[in-house]
Amino acid sequence: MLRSQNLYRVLGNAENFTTILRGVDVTIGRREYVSIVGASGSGKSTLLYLLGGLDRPTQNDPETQKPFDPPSRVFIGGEDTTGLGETQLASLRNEKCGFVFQFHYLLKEFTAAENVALPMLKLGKLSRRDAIDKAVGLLKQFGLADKATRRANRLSGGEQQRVAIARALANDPAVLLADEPTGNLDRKNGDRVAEIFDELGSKGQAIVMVTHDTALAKRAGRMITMEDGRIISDVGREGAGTPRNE
Ligand SMILES: Nc1ncnc2c1ncn2[C@@H]1O[C@H](COP(=O)(O)OP(=O)(O)OP(=O)(O)O)[C@@H](O)[C@H]1O
Repeated sequence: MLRSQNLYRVLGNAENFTTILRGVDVTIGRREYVSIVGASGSGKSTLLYLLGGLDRPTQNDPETQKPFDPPSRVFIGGEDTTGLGETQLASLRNEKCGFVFQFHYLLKEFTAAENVALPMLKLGKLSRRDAIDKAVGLLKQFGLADKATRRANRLSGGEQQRVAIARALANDPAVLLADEPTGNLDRKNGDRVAEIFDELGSKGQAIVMVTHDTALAKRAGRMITMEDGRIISDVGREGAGTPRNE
């Protein structure tokens, strides 16, 4: 579903640069629940954003000014994102990926259902009424049926994060990408979010989740550990040793 090839992310210029990712090769299968752990600054979020098309790989080695060999690339749903323009990349991303961040970024003046319906309306495949109906269904799934018409700024932090998860799932993404989804929640609300991820994972929703929480990370079927811009361990990979399903 997602794949990186010799993935590099370098910040700065030829004289003064910082290498954040150093040739990461990773494939995420279409039904895998994967967690990414590692020390702060090891490159976890950068990898997540690149895999989800929110950022772009660095093409040239800053030392030689020549392309990395093999080329530094990301494939989303089998499609090479290298040559895509911003609009094309955004539409591929909107179609295939749903994002959950540590902070929910809901529109606070909108209701829970409106927040969840927005990505559907943006994609333009559903009428407003159908989008709201689908949004209410998603909210129900996460125990928020009675909160659908409440404004986002009148929900608790845990409820807001569950609305954000519903929003991320609004367009039935092939993969859900989450960056510290429980990072801003207390234990009880964090557990609730973890249970939602477990349930989604067990239904075959592909998930890639960055977390500092080892207990949460261990709930995923596969755990990737990063250090200094590289993957240093990858445990529980689907079909290890056999050709993988992208
Ligand atoms: N836009 C940026 N400008 C400068 N440095 C950056 C930028 N983005 C990331 N970095 C640096 O790159 C390194 C990797 O960042 P990244 O956020 O991917 O790490 P992380 O493993 O997710 O860390 P954390 O667990 O603290 O969120 C860090 O040292 C960070 O300071």
